[in-house]
Amino acid sequence: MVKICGIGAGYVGGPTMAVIALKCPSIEVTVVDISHSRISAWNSDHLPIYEPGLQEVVQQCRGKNLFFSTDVGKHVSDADIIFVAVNTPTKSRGLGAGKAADLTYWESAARVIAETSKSNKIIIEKSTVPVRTAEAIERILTHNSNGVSFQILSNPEFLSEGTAIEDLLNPDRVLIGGRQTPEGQKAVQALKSIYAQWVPEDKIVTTNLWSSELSKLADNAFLAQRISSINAMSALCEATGAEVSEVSHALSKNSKIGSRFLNSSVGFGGSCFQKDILNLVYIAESNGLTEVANYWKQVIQMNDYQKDRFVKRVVSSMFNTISGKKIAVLGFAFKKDTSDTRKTPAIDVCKGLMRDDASLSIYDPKVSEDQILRDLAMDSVECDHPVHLQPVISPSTMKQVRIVQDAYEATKDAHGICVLTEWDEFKTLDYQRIFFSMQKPAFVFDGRNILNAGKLREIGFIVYSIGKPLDPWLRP
Ligand SMILES: NC(=O)c1ccc[n+]([C@@H]2O[C@H](COP(=O)([O-])OP(=O)(O)OC[C@H]3O[C@@H](n4cnc5c(N)ncnc54)[C@H](O)[C@@H]3O)[C@@H](O)[C@H]2O)c1
Ligand SMILES: O=c1ccn([C@@H]2O[C@H](COP(=O)(O)OP(=O)(O)O[C@H]3O[C@H](CO)[C@@H](O)[C@H](O)[C@H]3O)[C@@H](O)[C@H]2O)c(=O)[nH]1
Repeated sequence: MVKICGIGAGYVGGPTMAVIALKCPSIEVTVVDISHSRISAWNSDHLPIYEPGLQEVVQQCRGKNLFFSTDVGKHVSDADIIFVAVNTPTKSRGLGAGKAADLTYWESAARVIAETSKSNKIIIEKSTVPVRTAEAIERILTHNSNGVSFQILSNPEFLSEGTAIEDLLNPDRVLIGGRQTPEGQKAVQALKSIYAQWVPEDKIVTTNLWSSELSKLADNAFLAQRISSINAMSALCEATGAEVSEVSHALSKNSKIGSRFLNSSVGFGGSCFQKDILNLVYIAESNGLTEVANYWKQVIQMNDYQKDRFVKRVVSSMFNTISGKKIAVLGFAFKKDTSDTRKTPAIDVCKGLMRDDASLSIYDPKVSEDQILRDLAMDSVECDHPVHLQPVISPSTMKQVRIVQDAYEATKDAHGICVLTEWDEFKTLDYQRIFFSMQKPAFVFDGRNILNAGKLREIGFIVYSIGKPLDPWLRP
């Protein structure tokens, strides 16, 4: 029986390995992690991440051909194929701090592989890594190999959170990069034959190692660039009376542009976009390509501008002071259908409101109180590291923040509402009831353009929707 070991039981490693186990019953898949709490959650009824459809897949395979363990060395040693899906956060210190990828976790995984391996193995980069990481990993492995041979492949992951299982079951494409040697190509074929169990062959794209590594960074940079482009338009819309959703719609009808990733928002979040663009910027700078680096930096600067603009709009609308005012924050996750809060725009918006001394009442249907408080207390780099290595935060340090259990409690007596995640349930709340329970004038700041602004205005709210014509009240 072929044995696969997945190192890293996170948002990528967990779902990816579970789907391989589901689709390849003759392969034994074990997912290992250094975090004991994560592994015990994977072995329980309360999985460590929320992802539609994941629970069902795990329940179907766990204990049959899918296992979760903290015994990294044993399962690495037993495996024929090893997927590495560990964190690759932005470096917080030293050379390249704030931009370059921190490969500490990758390197420690590589060292365990080198130390424990007694048979030849295929090592697969699932994490998103800088171009030519495979070369560095190869060096660590071959210098410590005890005669064992390793083939390194790049197989970046393109799933989106919230639709991870659907994306894994029906991917647009699977990308595999390998060495152009007979051994490299043999390894590419071995991995291809696993995906071919459920992915049509014409969707499996093979390239050289460096193209595959760079394509993943390019993919995220292009997607984020579309969001920053439409967000730039949203500011122009507010200034001119155009409507950003109408502009998006018009653009989407151009088949050369297409319809996806054109929703204007309070800003993009998630663990990947910012980190991967910074990584790209660093690689460009390291290669002396200043203009290329500056071009991609702009995508992040526009995203920061969008969040900042939103906070300024809230403060300026409410008579230039939100000091002591209760503001309801609806949604904290970086997008709907996930409990993930990494780099969520809600963190920057909430911190911005707190700097102006607002009192926040936050509700999110899937994010825990502990997570929100930690996010608001941590600096932005710490939250990209494994959970058990993050600082412990005492809830009492966050006097300005209350986490509540529903939207009605959050909005009671509030002066304003900020919608920061597009959860479906926010569309169908009883806004008449909410209006009655709020201070007047009652404001709504829709950072996701999900609410019917016309209906809210009829009720009596003063409404700001990103990229839409401004209420007379909000005009300078
Ligand atoms: N989250 C996404 O949607 C997504 C999508 C595509 C690619 N990626 C990339 O995949 C990688 C993993 O991302 P993630 O979101 O799954 O991160 P994550 O933090 O959810 O999971 C990573 C896991 O690796 C574990 N780990 C770290 N070092 C280890 C080691 N040496 N041995 C064993 N376990 C170790 C951590 O404890 C953690 O549980 C990153 O490079 C990311 O950029 C993420
Ligand atoms: O039109 C849009 C689309 C998305 N977003 C925001 O952009 C962020 C990222 O969304 P999305 O891309 O759907 O989620 P991720 O799970 O971060 O997925 C991205 O990052 C992954 C990690 O690398 C890649 O695998 C995926 O292909 C890539 O889409 C979220 O805050 C969204 O709210 C917008 O503001 N407007």
